[in-house]
Amino acid sequence: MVGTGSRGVGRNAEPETGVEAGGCSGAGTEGAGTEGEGEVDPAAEAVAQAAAAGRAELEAERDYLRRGRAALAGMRAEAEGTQVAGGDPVDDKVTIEFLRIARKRRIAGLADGEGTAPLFFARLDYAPDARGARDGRGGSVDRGVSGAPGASGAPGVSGAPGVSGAPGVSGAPGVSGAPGVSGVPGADGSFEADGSFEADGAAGRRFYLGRRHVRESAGDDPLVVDWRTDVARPFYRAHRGDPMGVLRRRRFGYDGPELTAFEDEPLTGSGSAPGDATTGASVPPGGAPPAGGLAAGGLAAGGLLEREIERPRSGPMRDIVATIQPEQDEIVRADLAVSVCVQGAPGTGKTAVGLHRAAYLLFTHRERLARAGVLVVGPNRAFLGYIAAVLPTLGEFTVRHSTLDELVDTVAARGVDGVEAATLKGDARLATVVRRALHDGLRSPDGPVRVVTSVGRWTVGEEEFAGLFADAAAGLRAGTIRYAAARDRLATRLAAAVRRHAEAGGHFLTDGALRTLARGRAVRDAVEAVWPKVDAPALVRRLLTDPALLARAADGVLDPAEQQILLAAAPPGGVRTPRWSPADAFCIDEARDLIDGTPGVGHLIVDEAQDLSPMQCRALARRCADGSLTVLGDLAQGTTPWAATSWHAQLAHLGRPGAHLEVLTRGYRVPAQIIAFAGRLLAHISAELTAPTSARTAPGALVILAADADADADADAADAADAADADVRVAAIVTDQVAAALGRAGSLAVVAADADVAALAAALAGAGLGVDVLGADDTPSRACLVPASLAKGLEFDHVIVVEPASIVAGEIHPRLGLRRLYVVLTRAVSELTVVHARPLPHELRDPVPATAVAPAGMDVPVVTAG
Ligand SMILES: Nc1ncnc2c1ncn2[C@@H]1O[C@H](COP(=O)(O)OP(=O)(O)OP(=O)(O)O)[C@@H](O)[C@H]1O
Repeated sequence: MVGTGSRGVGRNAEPETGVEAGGCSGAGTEGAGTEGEGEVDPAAEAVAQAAAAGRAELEAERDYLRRGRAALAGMRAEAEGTQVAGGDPVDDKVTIEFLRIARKRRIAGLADGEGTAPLFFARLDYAPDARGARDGRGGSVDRGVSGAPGASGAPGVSGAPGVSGAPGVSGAPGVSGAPGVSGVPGADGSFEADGSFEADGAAGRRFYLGRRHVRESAGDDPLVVDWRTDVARPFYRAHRGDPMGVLRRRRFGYDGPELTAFEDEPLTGSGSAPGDATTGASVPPGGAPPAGGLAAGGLAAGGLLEREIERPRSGPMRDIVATIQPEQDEIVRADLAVSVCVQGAPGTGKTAVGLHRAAYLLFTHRERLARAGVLVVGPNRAFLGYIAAVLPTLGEFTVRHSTLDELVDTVAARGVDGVEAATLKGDARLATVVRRALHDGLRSPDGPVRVVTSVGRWTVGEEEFAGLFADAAAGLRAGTIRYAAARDRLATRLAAAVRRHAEAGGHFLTDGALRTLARGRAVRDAVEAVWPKVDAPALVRRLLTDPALLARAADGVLDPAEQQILLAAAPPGGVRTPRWSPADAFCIDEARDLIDGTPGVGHLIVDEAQDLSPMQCRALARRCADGSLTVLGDLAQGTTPWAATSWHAQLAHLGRPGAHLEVLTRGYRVPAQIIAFAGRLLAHISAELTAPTSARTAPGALVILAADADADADADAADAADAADADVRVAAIVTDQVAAALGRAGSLAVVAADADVAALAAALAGAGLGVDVLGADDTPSRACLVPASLAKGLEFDHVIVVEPASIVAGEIHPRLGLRRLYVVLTRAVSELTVVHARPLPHELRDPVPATAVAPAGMDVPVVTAG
């Protein structure tokens, strides 16, 4: 359901209790919703009492926070006090270095995120009679665990910072009458040694949830439990239909390091939970309801989700542990063995979900993944810089982040291909061509092999050698052995054949002698003649420059015209220094894998996966051959010429045709007003997709400024002087808008067609405005000028989009241009201003009923400036 114009407060289906610093919500409080009114005591005295009780409870929570912080400081001091005892400085060098890094990370993981990452963000009060929670997910991502706390295979915490033993939450702040205080019958559950939780033991207990476990002394119950433990699961999943054994869910609000509010959501009964100090709707800090509202309802009750999303950004992405939504949690907690593909509209949290999934998997399978590794792959360094802080904030420092090109960066790719050649080189058929080119170098033996040893001369006949060769070649063709390994094995088998002949003559060769023989000149030469050593770049270069080899390798796979395209796109430069293109690098990677194999990771998360070519997909697939994948993307945001049009095909290229597909359409970043506007493009770029909705409305979030009252005139018909004049007017408006936005809190991006960036940068610099031009290797700063080609995956509080028509025209195909525009228009969290002199693309001007998602009556304001 999409709401229209309602306030966020009091719009949730369940009545809540909320308290903020200096006050308490309740009946009669401004902003209270109507739904809870029937249960609210109207008497002023009762309200006053409730307020006092709420304040007292808030104070108790603050005490608990202070205690937690002190405990964390103690854990940090303990970690800092640990030392590494070495023995032999040479023998132990690697171990000592490893332990030092681990110690450093442990200390970093215990940093107090005061002001940015509160010690705890929620509290769960389990019902005294909780008998293990049913998992209310009802979804279809197979986790391999029951979902109930304490289920076999439930996550453990071994290796989690500072967890040494067994928790339980005695010593929770004293809220008289509140459930979960020690002494409540049934509160005898405990964490297992591995950190898993006995479901039934949660009964009657209270848990504070944070980014890591916090305990006072080794062996103590934790004051705060990690959000990834099973006992925390109901925080994200429970609802009235399935409270999962939880009586009440409490969320905390912070203003910097200060705990300023809490909101209670009873999950059982018809009203507030026992022990609630007050009843009524929540009130956000500051007392006033937010400007917008929760448009479609949400787990995070009251305004906390909204406030969290709208909290001004300084640049980097933040974690979302405090507000992960049920549909997101489904994916985050999917079992390690499950490969998941998430098709998600802009701002639905795909990237956030992928990163939290990495943290969750590391927590639940720490030992295994510490060995195998977790890899996050993103489109460029700017994007990786933007997301870099999320996992460390969650206490995870070991996840490698890489761009796709860096992964295959064994040759410097400095060349460029035309679109046609790049598309062809990225085609999956190239894998067949490369493989055939490699096999093309094999030659059946055409004579015997003669070997001289210290105990005599021996001959392996042609037929015997051919048999060994045929065996090796069959293994290669079947894909059971790599080219280089098969070559080594052939040499070993040839040497073994020599030994057999020697033994038949009464001589014996030791294993060492056998190895020497396999490396000896005679065997090496014989093997080289039939199974030549191959270097991957040299093979690909020959393939692209030798028409005869290409014709043999591509016979029946590529037609002659396609072969010509490849020959014309051979890397320029000398034999030793060819100028490889990025697409060449993936062909080389393919060849390298056939020759030597590719080391893989335990779990791979790939973002913006819709943009990958089949050859790029294959490069990723071989990096997690024995692991699992989380594939994130949006077909509507595909901007490469080879962008995927179906996940089915893309997943097959990624080696996971059976991956589970999850579709997210509920957006968090972009307010409904903006997503409705951008959504007009959807029918023209990916009509098969469901139109996105938004969790938030923000009246006034979208403003369109036409630089010319005559903006609808055909700009192409205008003479050059007029066009230049229009550019000047646009730049002037952008400059004004930037100056105004810089005065407001939060991050800012001016996004323009790549070709327009230089001129705009000059205009902004001329006006003395401090805006950085974002480069592909830069991390976005608080205020930057972003080329449209780099906007993907990023977000800013305020976005100024300049000249949509130019952004569309900047791509090689109108559909790709519209997709680029769709990406650009969906980067704003709070405000989007579109500035144009050229006519807006007609796809954007014409509302498309089939995809328009604007709540009824919502108009796009068009303001004429200048
Ligand atoms: N549950 C949530 N709680 C708070 N913020 C959230 C939540 N889910 C998503 N967000 C926020 O919404 C924004 C968009 O998230 P994210 O970048 O992960 O979306 P996306 O689907 O990858 O978007 P795009 O495809 O446009 O790049 C981020 O600021 C993220 O922190």
